Amino acid sequence: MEKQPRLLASQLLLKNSLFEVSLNRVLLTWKEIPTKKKRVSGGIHHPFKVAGPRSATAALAWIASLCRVNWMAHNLASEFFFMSWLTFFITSQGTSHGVSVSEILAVRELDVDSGRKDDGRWQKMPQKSTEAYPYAFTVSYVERAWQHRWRCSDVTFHCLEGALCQQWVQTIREQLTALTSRPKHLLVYINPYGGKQQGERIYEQKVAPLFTLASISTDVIVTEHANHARDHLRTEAELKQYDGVVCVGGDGMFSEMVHGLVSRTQRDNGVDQNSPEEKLVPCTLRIGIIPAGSTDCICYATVGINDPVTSALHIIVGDAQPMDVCSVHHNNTFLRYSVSLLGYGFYGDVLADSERKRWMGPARYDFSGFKTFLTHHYYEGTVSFLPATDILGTPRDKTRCRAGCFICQHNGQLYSEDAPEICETDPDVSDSEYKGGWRVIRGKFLAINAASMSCACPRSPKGLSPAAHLADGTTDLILVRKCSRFNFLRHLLRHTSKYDQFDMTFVEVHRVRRFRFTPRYCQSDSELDLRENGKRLFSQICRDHPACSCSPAYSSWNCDGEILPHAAIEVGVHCQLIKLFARGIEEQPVFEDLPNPCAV
Ligand SMILES: Nc1ncnc2c1ncn2[C@@H]1O[C@H](COP(=O)(O)OP(=O)(O)OP(=O)(O)O)[C@@H](O)[C@H]1O
Ligand SMILES: CCCCCCCCCCCCC/C=C/[C@@H](O)[C@H](CO)NC(=O)CCCCC
Ligand SMILES: [Ca+2]
Repeated sequence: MEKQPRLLASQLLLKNSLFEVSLNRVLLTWKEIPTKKKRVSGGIHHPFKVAGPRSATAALAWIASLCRVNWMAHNLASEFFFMSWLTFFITSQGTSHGVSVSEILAVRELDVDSGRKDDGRWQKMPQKSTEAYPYAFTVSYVERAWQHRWRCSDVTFHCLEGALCQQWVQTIREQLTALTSRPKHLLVYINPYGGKQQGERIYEQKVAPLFTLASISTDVIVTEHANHARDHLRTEAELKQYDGVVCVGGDGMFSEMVHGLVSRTQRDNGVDQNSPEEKLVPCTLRIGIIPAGSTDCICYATVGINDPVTSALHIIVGDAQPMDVCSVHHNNTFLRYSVSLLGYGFYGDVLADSERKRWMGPARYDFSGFKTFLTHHYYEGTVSFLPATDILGTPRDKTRCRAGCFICQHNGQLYSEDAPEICETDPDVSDSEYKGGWRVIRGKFLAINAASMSCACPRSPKGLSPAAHLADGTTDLILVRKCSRFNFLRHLLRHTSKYDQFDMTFVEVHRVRRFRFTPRYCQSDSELDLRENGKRLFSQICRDHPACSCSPAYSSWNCDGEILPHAAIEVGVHCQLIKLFARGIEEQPVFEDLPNPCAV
């Protein structure tokens, strides 16, 4: 490989040791220059970082957390694995450190005489360095912490001469300016009532200081009512002046951003959203999410954790993650967009019940989940779907959608080339048929779920469909047929363990491009409007169920946490319609892949 041109290389002082520091087009590296009288602070030569105010504590805390997890595991095999990995990690690391230029957040000169940084923050200066190396600059950069968290770390280099110090600062600033994907001006919407109602505090204390550090200017709107952000984006916002829009809230706030931005883009391009077959125009502005909601599943599945600082740093470095969006129609009328879960039956009923208990905060989902599980309602209807047979990947794959996902790239390419659909033949299922490439399945279902992405969240770290992809142009249609309460519980619990929730006789999963659902008791002429006429048709059902352990005729659709007004819907996936300030979940070293001995 061709060697990168060296832009700068100097011997600079760092924590009272001399380091060879160099910067090229992609990397800032620093490596300790061995001396006879090498100073090892506190007797511990910790391998995780050579400098920075929080490094030693962070390293110790990290080891402690590993030990705690290890202790909890009670598993000799994994313990041995942990310890060998830890030993390897400790012994294999030297004192050199590298930071990708794309993950440098800011650089600033340090006023050594006054001990004050030029951003007004105070810092204790080591006596030796101020005397011998009187000029200094601080580089802030992304450091990876536990479980996909990112943190802002600082390293301060001291120089002999002021000119050299300025040269370093200027060169790094030039490098950062050349990174065109980074946002400079953002429009931020804060929902003060999402999740635990901490949105404003989270933004002011954790996010705004990072945006200031990275010289990002913002216009901030604290929403005053539901759909405030959606309507502002759709009609009023002067989007040309922004490099992205950011929401502080949960999945509901993110959904508002998607609706505002997608509708605005279609309107500006003369696309009719009411036509289910219409190809939608992708949005150019990226969306950032600072998690402050109850489920935060979009954040969790695109970043790997629902952590405000991590999300802010992904925005600052200008990450871009494309995402599929499903459009939901009823009788050629547009209803809503969905990016995560479209759920009828169990998840629809959980949501409908939990909406009446918003005052409980995030705990409402646990309460309503338990209650809905006990009611054990099933629903009859017909599901028709167009299988995605021309693509890479299946819902039963062991591979996961991760940063730089090849399957998303490959299938996204296929979609943009408008590849013809290839249909399967010869179904071997008694209650299903094929019609022009569409498969039709009739039955009694406890749940019908369409997961356009994994839907991983703190409640279910692997998600509803662990192998689903963020940007492959498909959704995973999961059909859970009527079964005993015990079996349904086993299925639900498998969402929280390593076991396969699809490996059960009453569950099937299909990767699809489009699907339709018609409830059995659907009135074809005047389709029942659930919002206006929320009554369930118990009487009709009772005629079919003489024993009368009644299920209502209709459930509702949970569309990313919003209830849809119709039960009969048609859904189409729009490949990579939006982009997020994220990069997908990054692969982590070893310990994430260890078997979890606590799994059910
Ligand atoms: N100022 C406001 N007052 C009342 N409701 C609002 C306001 N701003 C936004 N909303 C609505 O609040 C709903 C819930 O918000 P949000 O998604 O932020 O939190 P959540 O529901 O607790 O989290 P999650 O969606 O992750 O479960 C959204 O659907 C949004 O439309
Ligand atoms: C009895 C034991 C039960 C254990 C079951 C665990 C299964 C958890 C799966 C969680 C799936 C979350 C899917 C995400 C959906 C979001 O678009 C939506 C908006 O935030 N959240 C909900 O509807 C909130 C839905 C919350 C459901 C619990
Ligand atoms: Ca998808």
